[in-house]
Amino acid sequence: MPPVVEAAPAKLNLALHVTGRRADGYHLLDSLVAFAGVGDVVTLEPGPLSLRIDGPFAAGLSTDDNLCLRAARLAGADAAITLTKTLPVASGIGGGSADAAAVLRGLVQMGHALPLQAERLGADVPVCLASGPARMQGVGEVVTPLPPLPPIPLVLVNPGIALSTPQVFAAMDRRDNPGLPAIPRFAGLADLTAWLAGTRNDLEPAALSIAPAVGQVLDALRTTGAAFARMSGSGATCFGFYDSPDRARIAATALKRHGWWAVATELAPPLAAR
Ligand SMILES: C[C@@](CO)(OP(=O)(O)O)[C@H](O)COP(=O)(O)OP(=O)(O)OC[C@H]1O[C@@H](n2ccc(N)nc2=O)[C@H](O)[C@@H]1O
Ligand SMILES: Nc1ncnc2c1ncn2[C@@H]1O[C@H](COP(=O)(O)OP(=O)(O)O)[C@@H](O)[C@H]1O
Repeated sequence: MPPVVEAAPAKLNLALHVTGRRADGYHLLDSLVAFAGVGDVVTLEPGPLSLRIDGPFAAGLSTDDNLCLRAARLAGADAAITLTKTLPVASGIGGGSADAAAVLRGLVQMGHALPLQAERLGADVPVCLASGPARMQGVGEVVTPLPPLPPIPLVLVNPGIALSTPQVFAAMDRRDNPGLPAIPRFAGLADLTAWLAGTRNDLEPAALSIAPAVGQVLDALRTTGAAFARMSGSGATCFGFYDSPDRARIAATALKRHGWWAVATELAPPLAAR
């Protein structure tokens, strides 16, 4: 059987409203989620359960306690897994959840059943399973697919600071914010940007209080001509939208001069449509 190769695209919370908190401490979310044209890659081959990690962000990631292995164990499946880690770790773009979801999709291709309760692996795993535009609610388990988004050029930037998701949630002032306005069908950059202007990432002020460098990243994105810039998830990765792929590429080159991880890409169609 040839290796099964699965993309694990970066998740972007284009808008992220925190609307409450459950008795168990998990937060209620209302988020417009999209995926980017960059991500990690997971390769599965038949064999006993094992994990090898390569790629630019492999260092520091455990090959014992890894979401890829937890995903395979939850599915009750064996496979020799290779993870090519292209996305920065603990950075608000769902790296670990995207990897876990890619392992589950790969195992389905190898004939295994998708486990019930995939959300036990992480709140972002349900939305990463489909890896297409969606409204994410509840604590992450309520996923409503949305029509494809336009292929808007964008840049992802991370200042090299790993932010702990629980620490960012704990630093929030208000947890009872209103939900998202109705989500229309978007035709292009102008109407998506206009809609986003009426939304927030409620975790951004909390992340800024822990890592002021997030503010420098957002300022730098705007200085390079981003039509819209915001932090994704619990940070510290931020995204900026540009009106052409060339502008996005030029901006990414300039942002790298700060010593930051920066990559030019675009909003991607759902995995199934690629
Ligand atoms: C904040 C979000 C937004 O999409 O993204 P990231 O910043 O992680 O990318 C996600 O909700 C994160 O999802 P994920 O990273 O899978 O979280 P989990 O491992 O399930 O949870 C890590 C910790 O975050 C907190 N947490 C997570 C989800 C949620 N709805 N409420 C929470 O309070 C809890 O303290 C939990 O122990
Ligand atoms: N395959 C994986 N990729 C990234 N992080 C992982 C993975 N498996 C376990 N982790 C752990 O999960 C934590 C959250 O990482 P990640 O999912 O990248 O964060 P975020 O969702 O904020 O982008 C990290 O501290 C890391 O040690």
